[in-house]
Amino acid sequence: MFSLHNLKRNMATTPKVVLIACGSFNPVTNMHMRMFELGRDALNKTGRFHVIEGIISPVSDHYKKKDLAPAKHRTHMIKQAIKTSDWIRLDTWESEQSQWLETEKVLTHHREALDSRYNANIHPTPTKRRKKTKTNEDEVDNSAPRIVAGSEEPPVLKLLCGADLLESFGTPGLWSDEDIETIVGKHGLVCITRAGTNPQKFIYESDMLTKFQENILIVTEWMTNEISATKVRRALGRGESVKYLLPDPVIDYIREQRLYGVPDK
Ligand SMILES: Nc1ncnc2c1ncn2[C@@H]1O[C@H](COP(=O)(O)OP(=O)(O)OP(=O)(O)O)[C@@H](O)[C@H]1O
Ligand SMILES: NC(=O)c1ccc[n+]([C@@H]2O[C@H](COP(=O)(O)O)[C@@H](O)[C@H]2O)c1
Ligand SMILES: [Zn+2]
Repeated sequence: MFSLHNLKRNMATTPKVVLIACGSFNPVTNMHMRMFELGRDALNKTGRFHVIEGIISPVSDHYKKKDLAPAKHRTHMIKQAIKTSDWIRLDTWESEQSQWLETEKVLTHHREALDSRYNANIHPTPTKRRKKTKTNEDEVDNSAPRIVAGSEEPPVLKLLCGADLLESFGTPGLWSDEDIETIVGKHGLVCITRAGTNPQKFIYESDMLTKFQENILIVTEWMTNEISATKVRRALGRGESVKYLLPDPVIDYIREQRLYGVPDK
């Protein structure tokens, strides 16, 4: 029977999940934001997970993709887009790196960041020594950090992506097998269907993905729309309206900064 008590107890024991989406976000679209809502609903509905946070991690300028706007603009637009969300945040670590990083490395960084945030890292490094007392500021405590009684397990980190990104695992030379194994085997994947893709078939045809199938959640977007950043850029360059495809403040910023070849009025 439903009770608030049981609900609270279940939420306390159900593994928590942080969803991270890596991509160009050039620019961020409503569909990028919607992907998070779809992923969270689907995971929560399994009853096996409880999503607590979403992270948008834009790729750095070193990705060198055609027409990639500078990271400072892409991150600014993401900040505008997440203003109306109370659970998705921008993380600029990836975009600030001095070289392009494989997605596996980005996930590993965030895995470690989560572990230390949740106090699971019990070996303090000498450079991060903690103050022992408030009165003696210079005295440090090198013992293992205090584990709060009843402290929780760190959340699981899962890569959130569209099915085109999953299918790009099959592009020769683009992803290493080791990275795919770590992403899917160690972390996990939440994949949103996209027009022209067939993620179930793609998984079926891959021995590796089939082996880790339990770690992959395919989420069907029934209200299909094919918002694509490439098509948005094209429309902008042609002076066409992109209203209702991107958040209004993102459109304002694009026009202000004359990004993506927006013609003068
Ligand atoms: N319409 C969509 N449906 C499902 N997933 C999407 C959609 N648009 C983007 N995504 C997903 O969002 C993530 C980031 O995508 P990305 O920044 O490449 O957007 P994009 O619209 O595909 O842009 P581009 O056309 O520049 O490649 C990827 O995992 C991608 O699959
Ligand atoms: N080997 C890899 O880790 C690998 C290869 C290709 C793309 N990616 C990532 O996938 C995302 C793809 O974005 P785009 O669809 O905009 O190219 C980016 O975040 C990019 O860094 C990772
Ligand atoms: Zn893309």
